[in-house]
Amino acid sequence: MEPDLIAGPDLIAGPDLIELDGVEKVFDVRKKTGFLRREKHEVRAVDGISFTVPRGEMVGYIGPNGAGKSTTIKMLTGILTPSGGRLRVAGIDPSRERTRLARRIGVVFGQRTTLWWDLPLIDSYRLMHRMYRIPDARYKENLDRCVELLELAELLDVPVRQLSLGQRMRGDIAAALLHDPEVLYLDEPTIGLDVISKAKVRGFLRDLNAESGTTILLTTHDLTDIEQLCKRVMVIDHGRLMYDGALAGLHEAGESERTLVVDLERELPPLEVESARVVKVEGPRQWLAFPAAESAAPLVARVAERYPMVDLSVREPDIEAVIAKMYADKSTS
Ligand SMILES: Nc1ncnc2c1ncn2[C@@H]1O[C@H](COP(=O)(O)OP(=O)(O)OP(=O)(O)O)[C@@H](O)[C@H]1O
Repeated sequence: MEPDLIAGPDLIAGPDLIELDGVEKVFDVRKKTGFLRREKHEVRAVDGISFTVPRGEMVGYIGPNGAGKSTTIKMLTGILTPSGGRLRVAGIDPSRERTRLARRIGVVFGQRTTLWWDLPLIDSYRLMHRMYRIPDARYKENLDRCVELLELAELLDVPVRQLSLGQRMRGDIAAALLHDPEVLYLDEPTIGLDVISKAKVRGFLRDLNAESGTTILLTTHDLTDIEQLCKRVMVIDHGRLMYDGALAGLHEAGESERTLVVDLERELPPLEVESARVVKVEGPRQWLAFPAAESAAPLVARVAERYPMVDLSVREPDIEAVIAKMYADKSTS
């Protein structure tokens, strides 16, 4: 796909905290091609990406599996060195000055914990206090705030391995914030969480960004995360930036649909409602697809007016579907 889907976001003005200019990461891998034969070939995990993130912005960084998201984040933390291009975070070249950068960034990986598995939560925080040489007063202030807002008081003496996934995630987010980072990278922070835990994590991140002005780069497969948190979203696929702009624009580019799932009092023929179409019927439950860029409220009102409805929910399109649609539309245009 040509990069013409990239609409400059320009949503919040301010000095850029993250800067990427033509960044590349190429891995040399050896593939087995015969009994004893292995051929060397290149994987271009990140293939010339350029973008900037101003201080204080919260940006979604999304894409299908293997798109290059984690590789980008690893370069932004200094774990990986780019093969080409220029990259700066808070003016620092991450791979050259990883330790200096570590004091200014926080990282949360949904699939892994940075906490000590066998230690009570509070012991991990004490270790971080010393590792990052956080001044005592600041450590206490940040810890108290995180404990209160992330509801950790009851959990501080519990070994990490005994925490539920949602509790562990809140514990990890607090750990990433004890040293007051200016930038927070979150890699799938809501993966595997139940609805209530997701809401807690999202609420906390929204407040953190609004009140402390922490710049946040968020990768996720859950479009609701983006919808509730980010004004701007970047889509990466095959190591390239495919889209950079507002979420509504992404839905338009992919012409994606959301689904209203309606539970009726009884089985009925497919409902007839303006600007939605029934895509599935199962007993008294019906699925109505409607354009993702539109609000669900008028549709819900129309259904409720005409039909005996007992419950409803709205399902977001998944990211893979939106991106697949972007490709399909592009190749047929
Ligand atoms: N260390 C490595 N050596 C070789 N190839 C790698 C390495 N790390 C990543 N890759 C390859 O680079 C590409 C991008 O991987 P990356 O993990 O960045 O994708 P991702 O967008 O984070 O995917 P996911 O959503 O599945 O986590 C993939 O093809 C992957 O197999």
